[in-house]
Amino acid sequence: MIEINKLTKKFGVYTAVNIPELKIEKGEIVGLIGNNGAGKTTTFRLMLDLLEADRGNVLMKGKDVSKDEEWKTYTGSFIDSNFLIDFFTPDEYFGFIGKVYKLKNNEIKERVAMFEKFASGEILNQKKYIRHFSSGNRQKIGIIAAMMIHPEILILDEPFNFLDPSSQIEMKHLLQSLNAQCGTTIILSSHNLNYVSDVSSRILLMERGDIIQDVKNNTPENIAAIFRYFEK
Ligand SMILES: Nc1ncnc2c1ncn2[C@@H]1O[C@H](COP(=O)(O)OP(=O)(O)OP(=O)(O)O)[C@@H](O)[C@H]1O
Repeated sequence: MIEINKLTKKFGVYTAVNIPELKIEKGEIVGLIGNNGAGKTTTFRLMLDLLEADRGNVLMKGKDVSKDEEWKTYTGSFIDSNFLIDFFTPDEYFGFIGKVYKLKNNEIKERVAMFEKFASGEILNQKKYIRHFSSGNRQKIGIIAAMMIHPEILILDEPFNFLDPSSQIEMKHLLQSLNAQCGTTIILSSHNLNYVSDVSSRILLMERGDIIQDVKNNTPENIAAIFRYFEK
């Protein structure tokens, strides 16, 4: 589904990302972890053609994201609040996104309604502009917009950040059900190792731009090794 080849991105002399090869299969839930500055967000920005690579490329369904537009039709993403449109109310924003992805009005309503618990009474049917929402709720608005299109690929940068514990648990359930119902390939970054290990089928550990561990989340030993890395 996603293939990375010889991808490098430098800022000055500092190499922020250096991934010789990576393949992500359809339906995987990949947790990207690593300490501050490890290169997670830069990797996502390269995957979404928000940054130009110095070398190498990212392919989605075999096509280079920097040369072909098709990936945009089936990829949902939320990196930061720059993705939002501040002069809309959340409902106007979801309506706008739904139209871009050619959803009918009733489909938009039905899909947004699935996020009622996650929105905890603070986002839907509010006559308030996105710019006036708290960081946590802005993040939720971006995540709902990315997920409501039922993307084939979903990329979320630190989706558990800013969320209260109930919303973090609901976030986990939403990711699992999108993956189960739509077969969505999900890549998310997080500093919360417990949520990452709960939700991911595979974990990638980054350090100074390199992926230094790539493990299947199918044995307690694999997860224990990841936790040990952060204890040092
Ligand atoms: N636009 C930029 N200009 C210069 N350096 C940058 C830029 N963007 C990122 N970097 C540097 O690249 C490195 C990787 O940053 P990145 O944001 O990808 O890390 P991260 O793993 O997402 O970190 P965090 O967990 O703190 O969000 C860091 O050293 C960062 O300072």
